[in-house]
Amino acid sequence: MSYAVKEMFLTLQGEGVQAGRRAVFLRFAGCNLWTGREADRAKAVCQFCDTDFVGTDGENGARYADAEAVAAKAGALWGADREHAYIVCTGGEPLLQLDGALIDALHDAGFEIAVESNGTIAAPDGIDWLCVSPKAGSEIIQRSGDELKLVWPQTDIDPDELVGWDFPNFLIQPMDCEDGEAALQAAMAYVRAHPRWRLTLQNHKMLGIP
Ligand SMILES: C[S@@+](CC[C@H](N)C(=O)[O-])C[C@H]1O[C@@H](n2cnc3c(N)ncnc32)[C@H](O)[C@@H]1O
Ligand SMILES: Nc1nc2[nH]cc(C(=O)O)c2c(=O)[nH]1
Ligand code: SF4
Ligand SMILES: [Mg+2]
Repeated sequence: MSYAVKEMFLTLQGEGVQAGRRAVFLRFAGCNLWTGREADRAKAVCQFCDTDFVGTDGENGARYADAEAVAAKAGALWGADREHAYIVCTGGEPLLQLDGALIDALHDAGFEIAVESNGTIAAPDGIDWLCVSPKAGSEIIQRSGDELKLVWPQTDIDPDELVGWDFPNFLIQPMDCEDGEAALQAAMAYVRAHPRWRLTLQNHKMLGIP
């Protein structure tokens, strides 16, 4: 199978329990909760997306012919020494494209595989670190993983219902939006009142790295 990749780059994981880790980011093109076009944002299921995932025009973006081609580019970005090699598959929605063949190819290249998903598609076997980030108004199929990362504030989603799901880590991430300061205050207030949840920040944005 071929893969539509928006961009691929080396950076540090900015969010979640693995924040601070050196990581190759593999951003797939396309999402099932928004077209990615600004004209469609107001009627999308997910309206607060901070990411351009349309097309294959980013750094190292392309339609890669097969899993081996994606893994070769990711390996070149990481470098020859694959100790602690880590790749974050994101998007867009990575589970629209990430399949067993690509998981095997990335493992063969020496990567530990992380995924950032909206949870609407069941995750394939072989993912080493699964982050699910539920969106109000979508049906969450994937209710287990390594971290649940809820962007906050969101209306029409009740965190109390999520804590019954099978995750060892429950994280609240302030929404990057017009009134980001209010979102940060709301996120902090939520965590102070609900110790099951922990605050996670988008460190890469503060650091000015991708
Ligand atoms: C761009 S999404 C791609 C992966 C997948 N589609 C998802 O939503 O989880 C990557 C992460 O960024 C989060 N995110 C998107 N827009 C955000 C925003 N405006 N503020 C904070 N986090 C945001 C998502 O919830 C998700 O955890
Ligand atoms: N540095 C960095 N960390 C991230 N963690 C999750 C991201 C994403 O867009 O999925 C992201 C991203 O875009 N950049
Ligand atoms: S589900 Fe993820 S990629 Fe899709 S629009 Fe929402 S935040 Fe963006
Ligand atoms: Mg991002």
